[in-house]
Amino acid sequence: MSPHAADLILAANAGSSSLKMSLYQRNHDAVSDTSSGAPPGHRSVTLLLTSSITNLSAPPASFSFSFTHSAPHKGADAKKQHVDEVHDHASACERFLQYMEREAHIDKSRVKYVCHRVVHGGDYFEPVVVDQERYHHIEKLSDLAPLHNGGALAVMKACLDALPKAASVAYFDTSFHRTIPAHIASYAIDQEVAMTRGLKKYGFHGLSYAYILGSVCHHLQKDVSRTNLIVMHLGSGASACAIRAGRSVNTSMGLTPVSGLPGATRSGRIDPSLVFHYTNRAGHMSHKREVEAQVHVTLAEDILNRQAGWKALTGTADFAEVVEGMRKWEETQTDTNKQPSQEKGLQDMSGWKTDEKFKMAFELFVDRIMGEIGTYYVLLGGCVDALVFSGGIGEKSADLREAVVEKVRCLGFEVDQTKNNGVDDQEGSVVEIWKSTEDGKRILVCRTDEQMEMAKECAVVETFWK
Ligand SMILES: Nc1ncnc2c1ncn2[C@@H]1O[C@H](COP(=O)(O)OP(=O)(O)O)[C@@H](O)[C@H]1O
Ligand SMILES: CC(=O)OP(=O)(O)O
Ligand SMILES: [Mg+2]
Repeated sequence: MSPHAADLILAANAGSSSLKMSLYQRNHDAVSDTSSGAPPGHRSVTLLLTSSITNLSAPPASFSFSFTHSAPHKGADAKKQHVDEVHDHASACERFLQYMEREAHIDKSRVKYVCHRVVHGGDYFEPVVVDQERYHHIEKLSDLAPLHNGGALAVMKACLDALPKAASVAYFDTSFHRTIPAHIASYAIDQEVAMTRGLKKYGFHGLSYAYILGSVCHHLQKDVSRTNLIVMHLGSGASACAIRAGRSVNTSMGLTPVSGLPGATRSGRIDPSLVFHYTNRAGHMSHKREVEAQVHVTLAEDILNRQAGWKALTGTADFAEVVEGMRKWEETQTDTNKQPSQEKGLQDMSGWKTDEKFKMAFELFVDRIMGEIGTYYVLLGGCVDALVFSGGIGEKSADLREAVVEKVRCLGFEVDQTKNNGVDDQEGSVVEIWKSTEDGKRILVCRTDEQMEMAKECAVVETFWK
């Protein structure tokens, strides 16, 4: 018998290219942060361990773990190591649990709840304790999130095996977007078919947007219900979201996470006819990877989810390498504002210097992000408290942020190069990189934390802890 009560919450975030896991202790006096004046989560849980296993989408991958006993944003005491035995979400989860017991000496029987980020929840809006029926509901939705739900289910299984006494709770990315008005969430198709088959815009990255909203409101010292934001979550999967009065009113992903902005291996929004011209086998089932054993996708979906994005444009799924290649290309140019020309591209892409492809991929991403910001700025009637950058790329790439802000200067935003380049030196979940002297609107970087978003919610459900 453990000397401690079961007081720990493990939170698992199965992204398309990563598995992030964090372990928290529930605070005895856990309270919701809504009116506490503290940053999100700080009143309800204390972080014990965190890990990030990256590059899962780019095999052969080099996996790295970082464990920290303090805030996840400070790399100082993070241990990085390459682990060959990790090859998918399930083995990444097993490695974390091994670390927790053998190296961090934390008794696994102390884990009472495992919170799982589930990207597609369909018509489930509230978090659910996973039983067989709910497990199958999530499984059925896997075809609508082919890079995600399967990974989350694999992690759920691994946790059920290793921690049989802990209950699994599913938190859905789609929940945050339930407030999107019908005329925005609907596609212009037969509505009977749409209703029967659930064909509408669901939107994703909702746990991240919920965390960002809480953090930014705390930073601005402004009530959620009076806050309007344009948020970009730019990672292996990238999306943008318009938030009016604390509620999602539009987002760029759709029925599945393939729509909207392009990503590491995803096409983003395309002309829906394109894929039938790309291959005449578009409707055939894809039987490519083992992970798809329970995920049934067509070749078309496989092409648009796995064979597109930066990976297809440049050969790497790592946006840091895209930025590096783009910089090298710029160094060889006398006019740095020069864009790779379409004429040249249409003539012969294979003749392009490699670095020119990186520049094109970078500019393509910036162009699509600019489109979302423009749309949302108008949707919000120009009443925007802040433009927020987040996700692996949004948090780490000063070049990307600068390029995007330059494109939306006409909306009154500006780049402060010193602040933009100094983000990594600043602590905290929100870093301000510009503030308008005219109307006070800001540009912020928010280090999102989907695990914290789930754990803090879990900690304050009274019935869970009786
Ligand atoms: N310094 C950097 N500059 C640009 N992109 C970066 C940098 N560091 C990480 N990234 C990119 O962030 C992405 C991962 O984002 P993240 O949000 O952590 O992943 P996921 O989408 O799997 O949750 C990867 O494409 C990675 O290349
Ligand atoms: C929804 C989505 O694309 O998530 P991620 O960026 O974590 O892959
Ligand atoms: Mg993610």
